[in-house]
Amino acid sequence: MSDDMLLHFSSNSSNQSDNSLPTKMAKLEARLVGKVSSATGSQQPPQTQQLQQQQQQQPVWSSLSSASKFVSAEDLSEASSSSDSDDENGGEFLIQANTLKRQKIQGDGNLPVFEHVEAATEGTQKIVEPMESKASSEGNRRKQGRGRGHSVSSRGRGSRANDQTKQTSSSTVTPSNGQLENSFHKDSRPKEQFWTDQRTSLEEEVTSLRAKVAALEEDLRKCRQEVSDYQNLCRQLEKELKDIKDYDQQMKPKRTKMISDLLIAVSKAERQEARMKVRQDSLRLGNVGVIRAGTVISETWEDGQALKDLNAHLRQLLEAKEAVERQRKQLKKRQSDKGDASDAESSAQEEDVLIQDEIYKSRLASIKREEESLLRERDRCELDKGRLIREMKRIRDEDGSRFNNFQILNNRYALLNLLGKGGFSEVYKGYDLVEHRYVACKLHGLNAQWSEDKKQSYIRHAIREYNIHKTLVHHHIVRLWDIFEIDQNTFCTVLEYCSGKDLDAVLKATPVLPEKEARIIIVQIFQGLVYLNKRAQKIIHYDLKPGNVLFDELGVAKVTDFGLSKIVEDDVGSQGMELTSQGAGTYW
Ligand SMILES: Nc1ncnc2c1ncn2[C@@H]1O[C@H](COP(=O)(O)OP(=O)(O)OP(=O)(O)O)[C@@H](O)[C@H]1O
Repeated sequence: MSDDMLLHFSSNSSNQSDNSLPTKMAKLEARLVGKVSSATGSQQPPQTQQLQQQQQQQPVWSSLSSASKFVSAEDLSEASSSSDSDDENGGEFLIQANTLKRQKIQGDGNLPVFEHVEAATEGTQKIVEPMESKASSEGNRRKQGRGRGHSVSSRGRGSRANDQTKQTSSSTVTPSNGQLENSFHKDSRPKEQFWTDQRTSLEEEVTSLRAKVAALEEDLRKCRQEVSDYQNLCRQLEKELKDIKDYDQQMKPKRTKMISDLLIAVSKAERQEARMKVRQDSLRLGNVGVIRAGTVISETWEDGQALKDLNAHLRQLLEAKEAVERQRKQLKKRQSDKGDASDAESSAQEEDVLIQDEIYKSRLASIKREEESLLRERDRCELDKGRLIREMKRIRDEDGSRFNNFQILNNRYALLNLLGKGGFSEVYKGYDLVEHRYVACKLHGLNAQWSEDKKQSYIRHAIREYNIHKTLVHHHIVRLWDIFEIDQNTFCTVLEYCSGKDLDAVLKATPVLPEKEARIIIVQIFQGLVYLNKRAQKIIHYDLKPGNVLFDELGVAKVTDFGLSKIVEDDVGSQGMELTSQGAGTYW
């Protein structure tokens, strides 16, 4: 054993604090001797065996060292786990080698493991030099080289590879010194090659990583650029939005003015059209005339030309009918007067009478048909006359109203045309300039002549109506949107606008409503009433009548006018409520 080798051993031994090391060494040597002798046979002299024993110890170390060198270089952390697996499978022989390796790593700290390996390799070279000429072991060396290379390269792959390494290591015990030396020479070249390859691949990897980093940096730069572009765009859009909002704010009064001007223009046109239609219809259907009787001037209705003509035509038909009836009577009388005539004469006369009678009958039937048609026409005219009278009243009320000059109430509601006038209120069609929808503005006017008590009572009623009505949200109940004061004697409630007629007008226009239509109207009203009675605070309407059922543009029926309604108190019990309020409901 060379000095280096001894030194190496001693250094290894000194690193070990384990006192049982000499015993282990002895065991190891004994094992090696056993293995070598079994491999080389028992013919060799004990000296040669000893020499071989000494020489064979070195390759095992160097082999293990080279393995540990590779493992250390590859991954130091993995070395400990590899050693563990060696411990499990390799017994004491391998434990020794790995313990050394581990201690070397721990003891040397940053000191490269290669030094240890090189020292071991040098020692081996010195030992194996005289044995070099053994040509017969060439094949084995190759195998060894491959085996080692394999075990080295697969070291990092797991414990199975370690097992292989151990097997290879065990097999390397048997070859001669020349084989070992050659194997080391052979080993060092692939290692260099390996390291060169490793380095090249690492360099390539570094280069590719650098390229990736550069690409990522470029991406980042682009992203930053994009972010800043977007931020700029955002700022620009925010500015634009602000400008638009400012402009919108600036334009709002102008826009409101423009909308209300347009609405006023349309309403004015509608007013004109309504008045023109009234004039035309009144020519046809009639007008209100003034009759002076002494000092008393009273208003009376004068039928229009169409009604006059119809009535005249009906009178004519009546006269014609009477004339025919008279002729018929005379015919029958003549026939009874000529009762003593001969048979032949009498039969001819009878036949004439019968024919004449048939003519009269047929004339009467045609008069009746004509009369019926004229009567239907007159009914239609009467309906139109009723509408005309209502429209005339509305126009008169509109003309007499102090709200007929297209005011904008509460800076929001543009008053348009009068829809109708109730007992104490005027209802105007309006336009909500904020929500942009048509509404009905009900203007409650307190009579200036009323006593203070009466005014207060009226206001209480109106406020109660508002408080009840504002909580009602149902498809068949007219919505109440708003309430506000106009002046000391007037306030306004803003209601959902119903563009259709009220049920009263419908029933007047169609005296015999088809059952199907009547049923669907009733169903809708009942749905509204059921809603009023299913709430926590039940409500009695108290003024349900056709005039308080309105239709929207789609024909949906809605209950309105909660001015007389009452909330059913909880403590009423089964007795019901007494109708105490004076004038509750509508008299008729
Ligand atoms: N929400 C509405 N939408 C459309 N028209 C309405 C609306 N509310 C009321 N009207 C119309 O306005 C007119 C007057 O209604 P208002 O409720 O003031 O009077 P009324 O019910 O006839 O009388 P009173 O309230 O004294 O019983 C009616 O012809 C009605 O058709």
